[in-house]
Amino acid sequence: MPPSAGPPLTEVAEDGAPSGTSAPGAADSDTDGSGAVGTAAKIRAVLRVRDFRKLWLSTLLSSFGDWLGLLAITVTATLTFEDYAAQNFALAGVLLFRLLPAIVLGPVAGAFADRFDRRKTMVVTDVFRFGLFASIPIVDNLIWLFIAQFVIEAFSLFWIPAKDAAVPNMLRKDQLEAANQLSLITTYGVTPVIAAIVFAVLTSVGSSVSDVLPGANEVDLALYLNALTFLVAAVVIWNLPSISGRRAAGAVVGQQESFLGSLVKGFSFAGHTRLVRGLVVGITGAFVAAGAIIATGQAYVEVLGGGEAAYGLLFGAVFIGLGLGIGIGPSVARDLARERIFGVAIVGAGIVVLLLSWSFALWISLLLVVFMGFFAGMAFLAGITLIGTEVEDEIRGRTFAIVQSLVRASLIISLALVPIGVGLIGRQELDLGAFALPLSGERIMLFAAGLLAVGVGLAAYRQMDDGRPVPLLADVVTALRRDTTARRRLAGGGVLIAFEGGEGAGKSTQVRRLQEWLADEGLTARASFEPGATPPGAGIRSIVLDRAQVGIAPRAEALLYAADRAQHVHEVLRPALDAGEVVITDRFIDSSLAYQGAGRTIPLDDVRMLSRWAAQGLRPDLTVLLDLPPEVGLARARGRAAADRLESESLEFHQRVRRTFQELAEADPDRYLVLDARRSPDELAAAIRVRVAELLSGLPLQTPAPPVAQPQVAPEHRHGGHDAPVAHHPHAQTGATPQLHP
Ligand SMILES: Nc1ncnc2c1ncn2[C@@H]1O[C@H](COP(=O)(O)OP(=O)(O)O)[C@@H](O)[C@H]1O
Ligand SMILES: Cc1cn([C@H]2C[C@H](O)[C@@H](COP(=O)(O)OP(=O)(O)O)O2)c(=O)[nH]c1=O
Repeated sequence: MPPSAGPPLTEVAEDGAPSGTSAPGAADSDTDGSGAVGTAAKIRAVLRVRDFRKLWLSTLLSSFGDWLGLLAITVTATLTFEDYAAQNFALAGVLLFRLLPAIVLGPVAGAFADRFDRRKTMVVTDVFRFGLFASIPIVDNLIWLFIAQFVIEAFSLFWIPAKDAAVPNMLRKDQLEAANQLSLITTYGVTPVIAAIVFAVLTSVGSSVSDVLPGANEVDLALYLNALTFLVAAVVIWNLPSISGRRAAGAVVGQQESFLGSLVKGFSFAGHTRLVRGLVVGITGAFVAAGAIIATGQAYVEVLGGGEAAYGLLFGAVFIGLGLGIGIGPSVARDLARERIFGVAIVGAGIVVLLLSWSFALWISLLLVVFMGFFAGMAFLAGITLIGTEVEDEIRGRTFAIVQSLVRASLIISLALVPIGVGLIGRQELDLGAFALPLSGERIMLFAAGLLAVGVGLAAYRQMDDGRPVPLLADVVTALRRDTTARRRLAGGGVLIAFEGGEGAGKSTQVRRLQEWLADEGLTARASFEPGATPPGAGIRSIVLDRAQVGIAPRAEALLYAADRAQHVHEVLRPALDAGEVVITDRFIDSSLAYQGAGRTIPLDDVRMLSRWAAQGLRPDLTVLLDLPPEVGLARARGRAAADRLESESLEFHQRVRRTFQELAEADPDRYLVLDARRSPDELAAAIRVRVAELLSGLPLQTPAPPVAQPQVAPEHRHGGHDAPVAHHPHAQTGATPQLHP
């Protein structure tokens, strides 16, 4: 299948769900969550992509095989020896041989994944791994076991970056996080458990295995099963041409470059790209810390007074934390950019480890360990998702490879060095008079690991946070409070003010006056309106207001207004807000709630959902409600022009409309300014200025460059004219709001 037939590689749909990679606040999302798509739904959507689903199933299978194989191999290695020390040595040997190849071969494997057809790379390595796993029980020799392990791992090193780099080509950018969640949970949460259960079953039926397979025991069977999973994966992947991605279309990258050259380029890219440098620093440090935690675990539990069972609990707690971090982390921090989540989560994990090193009760430690896992899971997910979304296909394999090598190298180093440190420090107590502070080696090593994590987290944060204007603390706090309005302002976005009210309430009069005042005060203020402010909207306006249109169904009417709003937000409001302007709109969502909801009696929730979707979740920072008895307003409007389709509705209809506007304002007093529209235009304008001055004080908003005047919106918009599409002022700049004079 050519790549063009695959899923679109283009950017995210405009459903207002933040992709996480955009600047904070760039997309206002619903504060009540009704606009958010649940993790489960996102994962289901990812699984509907056929090629990804097949790849995932085959990875699931290989991962299961891998865990089963690891269990079987560790058992084989230990069963070979009677002596406890030798058993441990054999076990350490197996693990060492698993991790070692990465240091040498990792980066080479990445260059390979970027240069050669990824599908063929994966199929070939799978076939080799099939043969090697099958050879272990056949050769039945510990030396061969080590060698086979080493070579298998070497092949895996080629397989992993090829797969990691291929996945982003199968999915849309906004789907990658869900795909990573799924893969991580499958590989580290689901398959090890299934493998352990299957292995237990195999062991318990051990004796009957030799009846079926003469000369084989349960360990052999596990290894054969494992081998088979790789063969199946090879077949599945062979039939997934989309893995080759752009290479299949003939665009082979870097063919003229030498292999060594592309290897060097990989390192230089990692060293010179701030994002990747930050990721590398963060991931390396975090895994050194993780190694220290694994290495001190047993001794730590001992000083806490726990035994094997407590160690098991602690281990389980890490996995629970990791699972939570990967599963719900992104929705907890969904408004925060991934570049920030990564560093912040590592710092968070580090702080938890610092606390952990001084904890003296097992239950406290268990709780802390869950938190540690949570932060670690969040950081890991953010890190690999960032590589997928931000690193170009051409160099992605090498980036993943460098990261995987560093992960393994840092684990090995700290697993080797930390126990030495623990031994050297030993167990001491610092006498502080009132009490004795236990200064055992493992606590100090843990403390050092925590400090390291905090340090690398900060370093990674500083590397990756280049040029973000929003202060971190405000970013985190508003993200957790889901305060989208505050977030838009933090990100230097503009301010949206809506005017609502019945017919003839004086909205257009006040919109115009407010805009003129803001412009006089030196701000870029744009006035707009609904329905009809865009070219497509003008067409919609002529339909909805045309008295000759007698048969428009309420739902059709609701959809027409929503369509107008969607275009308005997309074409006018959003760009102007992103440019830091003050935007005033004559009517917005509340009009739909009042007219189509209460007026036409469509359930309010339906109208709200529709409108919010159309508006990408955008909400006004302030809504000015000009409240007026409908008979007064209708009389005023009639003095202006012939009644349109809605104006000619019954008085009762307009009374329901008014009541709904009032109720909406009462439900959220902070966001509304309700004024009696029977007051004089001057009085109203003054009251509005006071409130707006309050709203704008201290915000960074756009000010126009002095010589050129800001294009003004014709006040006669409703009688045919419409707003020009947003044309950004060439010399406009963003600065602190000047002192306003209401
Ligand atoms: N505060 C006010 N008191 C009396 N008449 C007003 C007031 N504000 C506006 N008007 C008049 O009422 C009519 C409708 O005003 P307009 O601003 O077009 O209202 P809307 O945009 O809400 O339909 C106009 O003729 C306008 O001059
Ligand atoms: C924006 C919007 C307007 N309307 C109605 C209200 C008005 O009667 C009409 C807009 O007409 P318009 O002449 O622009 O309004 P005004 O009353 O301010 O002079 O459309 C809705 O029914 N739903 C909506 O979502």
